[in-house]
Amino acid sequence: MAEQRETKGKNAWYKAVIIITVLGITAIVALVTTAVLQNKPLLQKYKYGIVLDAGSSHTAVYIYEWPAEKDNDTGRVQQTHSCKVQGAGISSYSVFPGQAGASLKSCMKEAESLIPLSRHLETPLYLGATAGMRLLRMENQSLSDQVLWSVEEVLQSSPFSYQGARIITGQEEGAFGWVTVNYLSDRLKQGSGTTGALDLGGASTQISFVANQDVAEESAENAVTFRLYGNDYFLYTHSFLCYGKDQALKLALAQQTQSGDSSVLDPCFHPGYSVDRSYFSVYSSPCVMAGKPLVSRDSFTHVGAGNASLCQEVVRRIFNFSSCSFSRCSFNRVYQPPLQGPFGAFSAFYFVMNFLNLTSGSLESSREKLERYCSRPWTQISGSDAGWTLGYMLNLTNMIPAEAPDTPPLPHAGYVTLLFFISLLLFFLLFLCFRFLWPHRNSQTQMI
Ligand SMILES: Nc1nc2c(ncn2[C@@H]2O[C@H](COP(=O)(O)OP(=O)(O)OP(=O)(O)O)[C@@H](O)[C@H]2O)c(=O)[nH]1
Ligand SMILES: [Ca+2]
Repeated sequence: MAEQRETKGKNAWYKAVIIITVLGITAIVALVTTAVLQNKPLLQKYKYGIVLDAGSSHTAVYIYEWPAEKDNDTGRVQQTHSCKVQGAGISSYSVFPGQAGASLKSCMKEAESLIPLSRHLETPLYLGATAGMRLLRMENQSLSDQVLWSVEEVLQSSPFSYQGARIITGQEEGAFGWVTVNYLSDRLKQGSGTTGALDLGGASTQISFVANQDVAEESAENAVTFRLYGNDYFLYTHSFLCYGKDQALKLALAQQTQSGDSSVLDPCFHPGYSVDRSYFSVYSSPCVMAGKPLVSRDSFTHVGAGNASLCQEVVRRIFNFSSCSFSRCSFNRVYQPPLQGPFGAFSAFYFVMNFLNLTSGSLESSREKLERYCSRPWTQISGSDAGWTLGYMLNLTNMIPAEAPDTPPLPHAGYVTLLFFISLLLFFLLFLCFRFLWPHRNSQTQMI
């Protein structure tokens, strides 16, 4: 009888333990599931921005996206697509300014198809024109206005939120290139060392780096200040108009054709290269100050000699190092403080070095490879994207806050992990309770 009572009591206790354990586990699972679901980011929605980089050599359309709920916060802006506009830069449409806008249509259609319809109306659209248009404006303001009106007409007729088309200043181009490079390498939020930016375009080149504050005292036009994520940055920036790759080539060619000979042996072109060029193609550029040589001929034969060191000398001659009215200069009487930190080089610096497989290795080994490459005959040469646009858009959309945003003490994953381990600990404690209370309870039952 006593044995039967004892067995009944034990069974009841087993059932109670099982029910409590199941309930406990269910509660913990429910707790963790609720925490995960509650804190799980909802289905990600994105916002978009479009920037057209109307460069001297070509126009590119860049589409950027960022998580919709993270505007002006920590949301990372990413380039999702780029479209290269067919043909040359918009400044080349000076003869038929009305056609400049038409050239953008196919890339704009592509943007329409890539950005969700529901976001079209709110997507900001900017166009920034650089050195090619600066040169056209210097030559003929009316033609440059007509080109801008033409692109404006097409952009206004797009479904996006058109914010304007303008010729940005060299200072903006340099400074926003710096913002882009440092944003992409995540150096702004960390507030650690930054990297300088070197941009070799077709008609201008930019250099920007953090310098100390006396830049503003010595040459205010080269000084830019930013407050980003709570850090102040004092930048030196300069844009050298006419020192982009294409215009620099014209400067070098103008220098070599001053004698008026019927052919020019150019060390900067491969041996075997031979092309007839018109003087107009070289001397019509506003960058070329020297007049066309006094000869009756309209053209000359451009012949390659393929000699890297002689080419260096030719190129050196387009830079004027002779005088400086500041404490120090780079070239052409332009102030430049001492260089600081590492540099990120993009645009043609990258295109050329990448084409030559020289993006890794020392400067010395690159020099050797360049010398070998330049001396190769023309017949053996076979044919082969960071810029200012992201920084420009980040600035215009206020995407980088001046102050660092407040962040929750724990990231989402950390929060869930913590919750999980606390639950596990609770479960373990519960287990210990049963493990040690059970024999005690059992003996009590036996005594009854
Ligand atoms: N090899 C190579 N060269 C390129 C490429 N894209 C552009 N270039 C050339 O590199 C030079 C600089 O190009 P970009 O940086 O696009 O110049 P841009 O923006 O048109 O000119 P700017 O208005 O002066 O900034 C020009 O001579 C271009 O013809 C490319 O993908 N590969
Ligand atoms: Ca450019």
